[in-house]
Amino acid sequence: MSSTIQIQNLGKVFPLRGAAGKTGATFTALDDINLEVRAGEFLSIVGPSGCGKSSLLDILAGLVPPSSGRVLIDGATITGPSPDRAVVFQQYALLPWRTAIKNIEFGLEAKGIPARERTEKARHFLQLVGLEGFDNHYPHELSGGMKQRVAIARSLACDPGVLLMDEPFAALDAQTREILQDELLRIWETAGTTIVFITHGIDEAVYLGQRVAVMSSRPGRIKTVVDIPLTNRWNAGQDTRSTPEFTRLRHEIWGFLQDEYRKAEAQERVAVAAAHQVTAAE
Ligand SMILES: Nc1ncnc2c1ncn2[C@@H]1O[C@H](COP(=O)(O)OP(=O)(O)OP(=O)(O)O)[C@@H](O)[C@H]1O
Repeated sequence: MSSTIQIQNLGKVFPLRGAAGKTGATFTALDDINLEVRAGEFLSIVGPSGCGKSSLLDILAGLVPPSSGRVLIDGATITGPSPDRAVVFQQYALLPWRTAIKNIEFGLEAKGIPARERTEKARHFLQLVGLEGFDNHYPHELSGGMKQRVAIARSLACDPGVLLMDEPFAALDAQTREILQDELLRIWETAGTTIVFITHGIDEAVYLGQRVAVMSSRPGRIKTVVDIPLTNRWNAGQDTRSTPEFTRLRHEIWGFLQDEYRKAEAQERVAVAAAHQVTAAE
């Protein structure tokens, strides 16, 4: 299953509180975001720290309401979370008392799928993420990469139209990360789900995305969207990251981002100084 996403004039404003809990002021995290994601597309979103990437993903997941604008999935405005939009976070969020297979079955239980069908489905997805034979392992018996594979399998087992991923590989070592990037592309090609993938890493964004949306520093806006015409990344038997095309795309996105990194750093310095002033005044 794969769904379209339309993000229209989206904004998010948070209340701002002083050190002593004083209220009144607000803080604009996202401003006038407009973006369309095609059914079955893999879209990466990259931006400086604090630009609102996670806030945007939380809104797409329906976990947080927007302050203005709207998000439509297959033409219908979202009003809250739904099993049609699965989320994979940086932290694996597995249930420690359940085995790998039982973790994958969790969402299927909530959907009321009969036990036998559930187990068959869970086993299929365990195999899809390369963990055949690990059915009865508990999370503490799995490496970080394996846990994230289980989390991805659990998300996909419910056949979501959209898979939302918030820096899912950030906690993994570089080598495991590259292996899982290839695995994710293979899984995406098999499952055909629309994927929105948030990352800090330009290389990761370019390697995975068919397009990369670059966000500006605070307030978060879509600065530009770059097409990534790389093909056969994971099965070409070549080191895609070393090709001139990859280097060119990486450099193009870096060019868009470097000003934003500088702005984000300056904003952080101002925010820290302001917080010190508030604390001193109180
Ligand atoms: N619930 C909240 N209340 C107040 N401010 C918030 C809240 N959630 C996020 N923010 C602020 O909104 C801004 C955007 O945060 P967000 O986590 O979305 O950014 P990000 O781009 O994902 O950051 P990072 O890359 O560092 O994870 C930040 O300045 C953050 O402090």
